[in-house]
Amino acid sequence: VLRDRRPRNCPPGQVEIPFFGRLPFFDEKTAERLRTTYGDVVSCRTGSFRTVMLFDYHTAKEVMARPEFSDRPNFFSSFSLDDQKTGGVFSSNGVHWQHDRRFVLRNLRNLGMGRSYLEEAINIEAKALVEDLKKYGGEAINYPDSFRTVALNIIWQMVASTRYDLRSREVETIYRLTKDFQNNFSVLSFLPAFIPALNRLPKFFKNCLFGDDGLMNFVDEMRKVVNETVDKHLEDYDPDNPRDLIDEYIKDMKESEGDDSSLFRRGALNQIVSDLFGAGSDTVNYQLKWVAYLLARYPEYATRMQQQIDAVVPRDRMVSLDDKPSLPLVEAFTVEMLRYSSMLVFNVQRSATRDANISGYFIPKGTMVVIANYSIHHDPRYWDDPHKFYPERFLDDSATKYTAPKQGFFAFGSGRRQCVGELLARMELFLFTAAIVQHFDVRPADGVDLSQEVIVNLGGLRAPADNKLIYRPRN
Ligand code: HEM
Repeated sequence: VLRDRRPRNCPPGQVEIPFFGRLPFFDEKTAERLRTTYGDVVSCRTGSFRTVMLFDYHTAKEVMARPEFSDRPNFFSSFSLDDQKTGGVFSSNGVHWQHDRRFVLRNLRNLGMGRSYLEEAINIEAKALVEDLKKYGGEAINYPDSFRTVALNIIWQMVASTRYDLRSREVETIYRLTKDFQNNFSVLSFLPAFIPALNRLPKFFKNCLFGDDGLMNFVDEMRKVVNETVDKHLEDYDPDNPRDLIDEYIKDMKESEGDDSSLFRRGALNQIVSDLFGAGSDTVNYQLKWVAYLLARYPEYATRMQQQIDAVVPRDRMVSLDDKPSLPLVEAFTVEMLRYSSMLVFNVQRSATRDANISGYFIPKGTMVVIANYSIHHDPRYWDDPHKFYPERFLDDSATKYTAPKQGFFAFGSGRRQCVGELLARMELFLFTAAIVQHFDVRPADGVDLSQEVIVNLGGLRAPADNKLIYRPRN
């Protein structure tokens, strides 16, 4: 019990039950309560993990930039598809992370991230999305799977040269398993990660208590998809014609054959592919649900965006990135959507690699560091009327120019582990939002009241609850 106590000069926090700590939480309300009671730096503990939560933007920026807070917690690698559990970008650490992150950034850039020629690929998906939504013929529908497939198609073409038809059966298994996992998800699902001893429970109990099977089935299916994709690339590999990120990796792997110190390994490649599949498609999918929800809830913004688009883009042409300066409200709408939705309630966890100090408090090695993104995005110190959806906050006084947020914005994290897909995600959100607005009036179905914002929280991922919306083609 003594060893388990909160160390001296640790940040303040709730009373902790010895050995167990407190149940993990993933919602913004609990975080806000902690901030109100204990201030901008709060500590809490679940099982063997102590967490420090930061609520102040400037402290968060400074801490995320420090090398001693660049690691992810070890439990992230539990589900790694790498047999050595060290490779990949999202969950890896140290030299393996540096190596794989550098590879991914270089290749995403070479494959068009942030460049206008990727726009063509995004607009092919945008057109496919428009056609898919038209097929519903004005029927009221939940958020369609095509939101996910268009996002998946962009990243999957860069990674594996593969594009799925928006109504293809091939992606259905993955989507079904994701939904099964999400339906069985509860706060308890994460307990074994925090209290490793629970992993020793018999499988039957683990499944009943933590819904283990759903997660494992999903991981197994991902492993199958990734293995098949990489195997096929190895079979067809032509060193003179690398087609995508997997081929580029195979090229480096072949060139370093015989070098035992090389970090180009099949296991690491598998994990990189899986990271990009998940981080590159689910994120944009959930943000597109928010776009649709907010368009239906605030049609006045949709109308104003339509006026801006109609003034510069003929209806038979898709909006392009060159149109951006003429469409400041579209950009302001997507950035306000990122802030307002705060899809990730907390930034992805980091871990202290050594004993450290934050704002004068002692932070023991191994402490998880979490940034309260939702709280920062709704903090009146940085935002006027923070709970109001107000895209104008990102327009200049004449409302003719987009102005980027200067502080208080954390949607893509910060520092050495900042999102590698930010440029890509911003391009996608701008072009997909513009495509939906240009072609549809999005409205709630009869009887659906969007003012009661009902949120589904999946382990810290906030999404609007399924709402029947109508995508009515514009004349
Ligand atoms: C709107 C969509 C997206 C949001 C809101 C988002 C947000 C984030 C956040 C908050 C982090 C953690 C950063 C940190 O620790 O400070 C992250 C990491 C990451 N994101 Fe994104 N992301 C999005 C889209 C994408 C896309 C399209 C890709 C695909 C290329 C991607 C790939 C990654 C990867 C690989 C990491 C891990 C980086 C590392 O640990 O070094 N993300 N993202």
